[in-house]
Amino acid sequence: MPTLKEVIKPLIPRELWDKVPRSFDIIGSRSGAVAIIEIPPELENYKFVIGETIIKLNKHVKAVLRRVGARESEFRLYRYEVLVPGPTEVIHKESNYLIKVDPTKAYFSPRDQGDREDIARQIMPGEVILYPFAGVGPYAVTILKRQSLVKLVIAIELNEYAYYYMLDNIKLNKLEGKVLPLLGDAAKLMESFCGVDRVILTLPLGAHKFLRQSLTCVRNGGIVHFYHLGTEENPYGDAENLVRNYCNELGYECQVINRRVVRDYAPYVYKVRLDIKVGKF
Ligand SMILES: C[S@@+](CC[C@H](N)C(=O)[O-])C[C@H]1O[C@@H](n2cnc3c(N)ncnc32)[C@H](O)[C@@H]1O
Repeated sequence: MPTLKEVIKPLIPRELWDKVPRSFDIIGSRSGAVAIIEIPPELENYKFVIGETIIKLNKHVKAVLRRVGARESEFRLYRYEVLVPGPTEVIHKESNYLIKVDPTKAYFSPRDQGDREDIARQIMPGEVILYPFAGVGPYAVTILKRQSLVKLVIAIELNEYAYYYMLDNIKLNKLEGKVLPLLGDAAKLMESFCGVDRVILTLPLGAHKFLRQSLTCVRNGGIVHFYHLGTEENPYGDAENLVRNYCNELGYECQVINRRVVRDYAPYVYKVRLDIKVGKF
């Protein structure tokens, strides 16, 4: 299949060719998809041509959105400019599971798939997992589709739209009884579930505010997956300092058993993950 760049070249001036984005996200499946693209200001006059070209390139794409600015608010949503109008609620197919979402209303990124699967590979039978920033529930779904012997995933979400999509995703993937979905603020709800085997803190911009509580909440020998932002020169430095400081303060023996650059977050900034084994003696 030709790339966007190849198809768009004859339609725009030569000096703008290198401004055409190399890639864009597609969320959805054969039943309908939405394409999400970042377009630089130099291509302002060609944005609708780009939108129409994406539709021609991928017959499943029914709507094209242009990302405007960075993710905003506690719900971590982008603002979008509509380039090609169409339905934005889609069912995204990944591996052996389905994720229903409207990306204009709830966070979801297909770029997190590798990280979700990496976490899922670590899960042991019988685990109870606390998942405080659950969004539409993709980590819970990925984990349970890989490790069906998990006892329970407690999934907390603040955004009502995301919460209701999570309920749909539990049904779509036949995971009833394996997820306890809760609508509300993790800051208030987390403490009711202390003693869990694992905490997954998928909020890179704010997880540090919940790190102390997570370290306290996980059982002796349990794991906290801590997401944070890091620079190109020292991706894990800030995250490791936070972990060290809290563990010292709490008197815990914390061991970072895994470090991972999950993906780019902004120019020269990465979303990183530390897997921390928490010893309480
Ligand atoms: C970066 S998204 C990750 C969502 C999901 N884990 C995923 O990977 O698709 C963070 C999510 O946390 C939710 N959130 C933010 N603050 C929260 C809070 N205090 N309590 C519960 N959920 C919160 C947001 O609405 C958003 O859906």
